[in-house]
Amino acid sequence: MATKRSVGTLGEADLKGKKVFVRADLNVPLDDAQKITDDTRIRASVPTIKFLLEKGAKVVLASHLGRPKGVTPKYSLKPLVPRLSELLGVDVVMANDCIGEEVEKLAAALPEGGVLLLENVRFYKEEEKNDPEFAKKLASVADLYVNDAFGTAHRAHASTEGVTKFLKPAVAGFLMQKELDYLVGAVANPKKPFAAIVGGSKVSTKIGVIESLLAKVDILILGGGMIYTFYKAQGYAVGKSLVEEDKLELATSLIEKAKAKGVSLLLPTDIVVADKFAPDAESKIVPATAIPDDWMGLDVGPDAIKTFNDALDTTQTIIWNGPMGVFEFEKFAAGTDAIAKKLAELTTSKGVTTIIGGGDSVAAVEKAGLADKMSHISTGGGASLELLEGKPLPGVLALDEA
Ligand SMILES: Nc1ncnc2c1ncn2[C@@H]1O[C@H](COP(=O)(O)OP(=O)(O)O)[C@@H](O)[C@H]1O
Ligand SMILES: O=C(OP(=O)(O)O)[C@H](O)COP(=O)(O)O
Repeated sequence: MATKRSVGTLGEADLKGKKVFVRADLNVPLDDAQKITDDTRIRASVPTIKFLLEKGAKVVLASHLGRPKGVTPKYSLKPLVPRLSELLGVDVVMANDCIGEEVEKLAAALPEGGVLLLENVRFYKEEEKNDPEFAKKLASVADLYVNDAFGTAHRAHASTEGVTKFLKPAVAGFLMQKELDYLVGAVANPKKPFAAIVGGSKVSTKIGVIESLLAKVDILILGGGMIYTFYKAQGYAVGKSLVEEDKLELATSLIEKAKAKGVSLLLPTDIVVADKFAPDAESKIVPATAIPDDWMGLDVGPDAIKTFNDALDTTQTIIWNGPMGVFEFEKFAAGTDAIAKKLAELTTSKGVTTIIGGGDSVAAVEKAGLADKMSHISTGGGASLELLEGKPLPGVLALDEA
């Protein structure tokens, strides 16, 4: 399997005075005031950058933030500069763009031990298109490449894949290496029974993963925005809940496949619905079969939590990606909090292996103060699921072989 091969690592590269293009995943959650609500991904990127600085390298740091369509101030990386500077102990210089003359000048002026943070690479559509000309421009300001963006390793984008055609060596950072070491190990040999919990809002990314998960897991728990596509496929009314209309057939076939494979597929039996998508929305608990028109499901209900907890009690390995509800709003955080508590309890009291992946899932666990109780906190949600599926990760494949 492609993800199992070993990639070149940082220790092997000659770094003094070199300009190193570091692709990190600094896609952290920000609130409406542009304040960072969870800095896990920034902290996780620090060891690689610090190592490079200590070796006398000049770091050109790149990341995406969110899913902007073109230049969108809300998705600027600027709010990250103070925290990054504080954690690294250097004044991080911020560019207004990720390519072009200003970037070239700032990169040329970088001292040894200096860091230049580029603006959001997704402000250019060429990033996600993996456009070779764009990748070449990104690469032009550096001498070698380090990919530490495990959370984005499942995307074949210009800054994760294309750029490796123009920068050699192209090696993995410490975070990338750590994630691969842990997750490949856990996936190759999971202790059974093995459960996956999948929620969140990136339905189209994750629904495809479910099919392969059915071949690996004994129990599959679904929550978050994922479930309404399944309900609708079964003929239930879903009101104004999140639904992927073009995935209804897939949802039906997944329910059938789970049955055929003897996988216990658990969908919530009750839902917390809201009259609007807001923290102060009216809310009530309804059976999953009775979501009223004009209401939307924003969390799983208490019966569902009980069923999920009972099922999780029987497991030895659990991978969780995607919150059970809109946990950012206190009223709809109970399902996510309950799962976080259950996993922490199973890890500490029963030695169950628990792996939490994804920016928002990790933020929820951090918010609950339970991150250090889990076996592994992964900075990648989609990436860890695709790794679990056995899919090659383009961002890893593109790196030099060890
Ligand atoms: N029922 C729901 N309807 C809409 N959004 C939801 C629902 N449940 C969870 N979410 C949202 O899903 C987001 C996280 O989704 P996702 O990005 O897929 O997870 P992760 O970052 O952990 O991989 C959160 O911001 C949460 O508010
Ligand atoms: O947050 C991320 O993924 P995740 O929500 O699956 O953990 C990564 O930064 C990748 O972002 P993307 O799913 O917009 O490519």
